[in-house]
Amino acid sequence: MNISIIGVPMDLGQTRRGVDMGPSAIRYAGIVERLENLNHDIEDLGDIQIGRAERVQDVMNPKLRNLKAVAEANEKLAVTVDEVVTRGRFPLVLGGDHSIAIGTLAGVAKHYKNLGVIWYDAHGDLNTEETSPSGNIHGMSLAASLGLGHPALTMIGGYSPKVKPENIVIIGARALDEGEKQLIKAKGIKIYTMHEIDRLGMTKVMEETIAYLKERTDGVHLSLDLDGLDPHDAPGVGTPVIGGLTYRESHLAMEMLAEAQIITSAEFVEVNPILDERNKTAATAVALMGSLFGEKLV
Ligand SMILES: NC(=[NH2+])NCCC[C@H](N)C(=O)O
Ligand SMILES: [Mn+2]
Ligand SMILES: [Mn+2]
Repeated sequence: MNISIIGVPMDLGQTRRGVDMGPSAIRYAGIVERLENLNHDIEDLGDIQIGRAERVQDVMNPKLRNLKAVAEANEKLAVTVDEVVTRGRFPLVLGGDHSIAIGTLAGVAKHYKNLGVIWYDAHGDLNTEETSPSGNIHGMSLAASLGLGHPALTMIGGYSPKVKPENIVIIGARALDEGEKQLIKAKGIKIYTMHEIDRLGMTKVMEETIAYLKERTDGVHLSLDLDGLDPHDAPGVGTPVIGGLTYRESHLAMEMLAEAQIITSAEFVEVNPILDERNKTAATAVALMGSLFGEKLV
C-alpha cells in the first residue's frame, strides 16, 4: 500500500490542552518504521498548520468554541487529503482532537458515491450547537459530516453532506447525549454500543459491520477515537469513559478490517500526551495501526 501520513496538531475542538502534541507522540512511538516493516510505501507529509484561537468573538461563543480557527484548519486538511486520494494513496491522518474528522471526510468523500464510515468511539460526536452540552466542536464532527450544524462546519470543502446516515456504523459508544440518542433513532444510524458488544462479542460485531458496509458502500473511512478504548489501555485522552473496548478487542477489530480489505482511509485521534502514561496511548495507536495495515502475530 502507498500510505501518506498527515499530522493535524489540533486542540481547538475541545478545552484540554495537550492533544495538539498527538501527532508527535504517535510519530515518536514509531508509526513510520512500523508500517515500513510491513513493506508499505510511507510518505510523511508533516503537519497541517493550525491557526491560533485569537479571535475573541469565536472563543467567547460558548456554543461553538473556536469555530473560525477549527473551520480554517479543516479546510486545509480537506485539500491535503483530497490531493493524497487523487494521487492514488491512502490517507492516514493523525490527531489532534476529533473535530478534524470534518476535514478528513471532506477530502475523502468526494471520491466516493457511497462512502462508509466506521466511528470507533465512546461518543457519538453527533451534537450540533443546539444540542451540545459543552460547545466543543470535537463532539460535533459526525453530525457536521451528515450536514447538520453550522454551515462553517458542514460546508467544509464546498459541499454537504459527506456521508449518508445509513452508511455509518458506530462502535464502542457508551456516553451519548440526549440529542445524539434522538438523532441516532431518527436517522436509523447503525450502532454497536458496549451493550451489544458485550452481548455479541467483537467477532460478531465486526462480521456484521463488514457485511453491512460491503453491500452498500464503495469505500470505508475508519475514524478511530482512542477514547473508544478503555482508559486502562488508553489513558491519554481528554474525555475518558470507563467500561470501554479492550486492547485485545480493538486489535481483533483492526485485524478483521485488514483481512476484509475494506478500509480506504483512516484517522487516529484524541491522543493527548500530557494526560498519558509514558506515551502508552500513542503506542496503543501505533500497535492498532500495525494490525490495520496487515501485521500478523506469526
Ligand atoms: N471526540 C470526542 N472525544 N468527543 C467527546 C464529546 C463529548 C460530549 N458529547 C460533547 O459534546 O461535548
Ligand atoms: Mn470520544
Ligand atoms: Mn470522538
